[in-house]
Amino acid sequence: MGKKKAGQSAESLASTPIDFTPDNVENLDLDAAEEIGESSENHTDSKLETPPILEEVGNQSKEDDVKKTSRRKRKKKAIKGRMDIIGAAETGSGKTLAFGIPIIHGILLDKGREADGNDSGLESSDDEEGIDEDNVSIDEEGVEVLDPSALYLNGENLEDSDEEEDEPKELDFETEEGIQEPFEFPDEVESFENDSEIEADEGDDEEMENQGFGCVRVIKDVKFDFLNEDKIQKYPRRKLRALIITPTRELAVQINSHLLAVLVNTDIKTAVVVGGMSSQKQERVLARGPDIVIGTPGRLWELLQQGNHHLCQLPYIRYLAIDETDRMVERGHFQELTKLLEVINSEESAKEKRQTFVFSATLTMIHKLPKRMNFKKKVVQMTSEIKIENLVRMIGIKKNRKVVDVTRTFGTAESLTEAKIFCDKEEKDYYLYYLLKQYPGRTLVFCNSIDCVRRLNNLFSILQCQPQPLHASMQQKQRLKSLERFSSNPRALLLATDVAARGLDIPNIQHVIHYQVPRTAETYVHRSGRTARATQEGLSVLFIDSSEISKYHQLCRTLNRETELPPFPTDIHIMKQVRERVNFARNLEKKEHTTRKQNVEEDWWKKMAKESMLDLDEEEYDEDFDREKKMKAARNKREINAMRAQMTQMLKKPLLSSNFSSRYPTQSGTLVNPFQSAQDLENSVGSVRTNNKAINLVKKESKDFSKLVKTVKIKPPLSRTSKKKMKGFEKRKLRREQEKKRFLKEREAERRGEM
Ligand SMILES: Nc1ncnc2c1ncn2[C@@H]1O[C@H](COP(=O)(O)OP(=O)(O)OP(=O)(O)O)[C@@H](O)[C@H]1O
Repeated sequence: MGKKKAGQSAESLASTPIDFTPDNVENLDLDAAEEIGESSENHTDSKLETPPILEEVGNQSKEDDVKKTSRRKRKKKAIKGRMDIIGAAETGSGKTLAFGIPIIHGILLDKGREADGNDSGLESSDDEEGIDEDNVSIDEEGVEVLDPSALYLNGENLEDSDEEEDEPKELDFETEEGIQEPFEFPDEVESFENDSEIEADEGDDEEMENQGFGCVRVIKDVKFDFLNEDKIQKYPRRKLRALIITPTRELAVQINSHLLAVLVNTDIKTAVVVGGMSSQKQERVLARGPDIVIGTPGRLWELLQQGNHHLCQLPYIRYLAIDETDRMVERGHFQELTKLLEVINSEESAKEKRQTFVFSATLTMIHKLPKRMNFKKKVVQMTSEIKIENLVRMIGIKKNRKVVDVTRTFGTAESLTEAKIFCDKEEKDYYLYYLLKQYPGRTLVFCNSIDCVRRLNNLFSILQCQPQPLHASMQQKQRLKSLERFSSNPRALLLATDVAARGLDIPNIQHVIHYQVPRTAETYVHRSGRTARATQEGLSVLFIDSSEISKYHQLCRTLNRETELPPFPTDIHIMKQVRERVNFARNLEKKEHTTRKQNVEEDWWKKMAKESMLDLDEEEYDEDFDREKKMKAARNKREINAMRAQMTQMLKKPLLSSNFSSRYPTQSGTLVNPFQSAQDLENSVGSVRTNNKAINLVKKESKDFSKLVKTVKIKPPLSRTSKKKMKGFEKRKLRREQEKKRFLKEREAERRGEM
């Protein structure tokens, strides 16, 4: 279940799989929070390390303050200063709690004030009393640790109320009536669809990346029908205090799960509002007045449009968090977010009191212009500062804000080991199978399209790798089921599109494989970030074919990589067997696919004829033809069965021949022995950090690779050829040819290195 037991520490939180079972998600409601609150007895055992980004937020202050103020004081300022926070930190570094804890803390303070009949909602950033000194301790490593019990609803912790402003007129929540009329978006608000200038072309990534994002436009003083003061005053509901918006449904479910673990012993209630699940049920949950709503833009907007009473309080929320913000505000995505933000920002006075958190691992990542664009005056290079300024404008972030960027130059997580495999397009299946067999462990494979996921799913099912698919065309219940199966098996394989690239926190994913070079560097960072989370190590392998080379080089440029990713070493002795198996599986898959297609077509004709009440023409009915067809179908079936049996026999043989010897240390260790039992693997995942031979292997090989690369001299002949005054397209063609040559040379060099 998504519920966490009382007293659960962040560490156990990190290693506890989130329950993605559809039943659990269906039942995600306020009872969960209540139950946890009631059942917890030993919560004081909890020890929560401050997430690094939260600590950084604390360390951010005016330069003068840095000298004058003690670390603790500065931290307290930032935690409770109620500044808007724009945060960038590497994947898996705990950003969820970095906004979750301040929100929960703030809500508890607000509730305390309200109970005292005093509700300004504003704290002074100079105020030092928000977190009780007693609740902040110093751990063995000298790190300040915030005792979660400081967050529990208890009188002592909620006493501080150093208001700066008088509370504007509060809404009356006493009446029992609600709003019934469906909401219609007013004409004066420009909808995204009407703006041809900002229509995005999915394929035009480069332009999009260079210009940043721009779907969100804040229009001041817009009046919304459903926000009519009279109507709002009829609310019988509890206050909606915080909204957390995420780009995917799974992420919303996960954030709810993380928050519930911290909400032990509080009376704070949460609700998840996402598409693909019963909206009636979500309305029922909202009717109970949760304090925090976590949702995806589409369903939130849908319910708001229908005049949902609880969501109608959106302009008055005190806390707004937008996770994966750079993705959310990208052009062409989440038009509903624009509309939601217009609603949320429609009350100026409430907006001033709101605290907004925008977080992402790639928030400050920028794309360097291609060299050929550098000389064009009209083209302006995007910088992190411009990107943040855009965000501020789009989301309506206050002047009182902090920008916290603790990302690395490379953008990826520090504990991540990266490698690449150059190969032909057709060879990718071989390498994928090779990696799965040689390095068993929880593996997540990313593809650029749903078709690719489907194809691999069929192929790797035949190869008995038990893959789980995950893509946007699946039903939500199936998606959650796939995630649940993946999370519960330490050797599982998940084949996913980028729907799983951001935010998902599945414990102990050991390998991430990019079957295709992702479209943007951001996607690469987020995909890779599904492994190497919360101080664990992980491996990311990027498959590159010749058509993807320029995309790969662009990726390296954006990630500030001066040297290329090291190659992942493969064993050619095993590759021979791998090819045999995969080729056989491909043939089988092709045969099955053709048969399936024929059956579907035939069924379709029969169905159409039946629906149209048409009888098949007796004269046209050819008995011989029909018999032949039946015989062919039976033959196909027999052949398929025979091939399946042959495949099973083939797969029974161990992949490693008895006389196999390799100069790579691939014969022992956690990720190496393909015949290690699942239980052993499960026991050893905790010690992956030191035992991960796949990672050690890459690290060792990368040193050799650096030397190797130096020996391959590639001189750009541009200076020589430029005498001829080449045109732009000629230069590009030449560059492509050079890249291809270089690619082939490197591959050759890699192969030589393996012999
Ligand atoms: N203070 C902490 N101490 C130990 N573990 C933590 C702490 N905070 C968070 N974690 C754990 O770290 C893992 C990653 O956290 P989280 O999902 O919030 O990362 P993130 O920064 O949001 O990653 P992403 O950028 O991929 O969304 C989670 O399993 C979480 O339980």
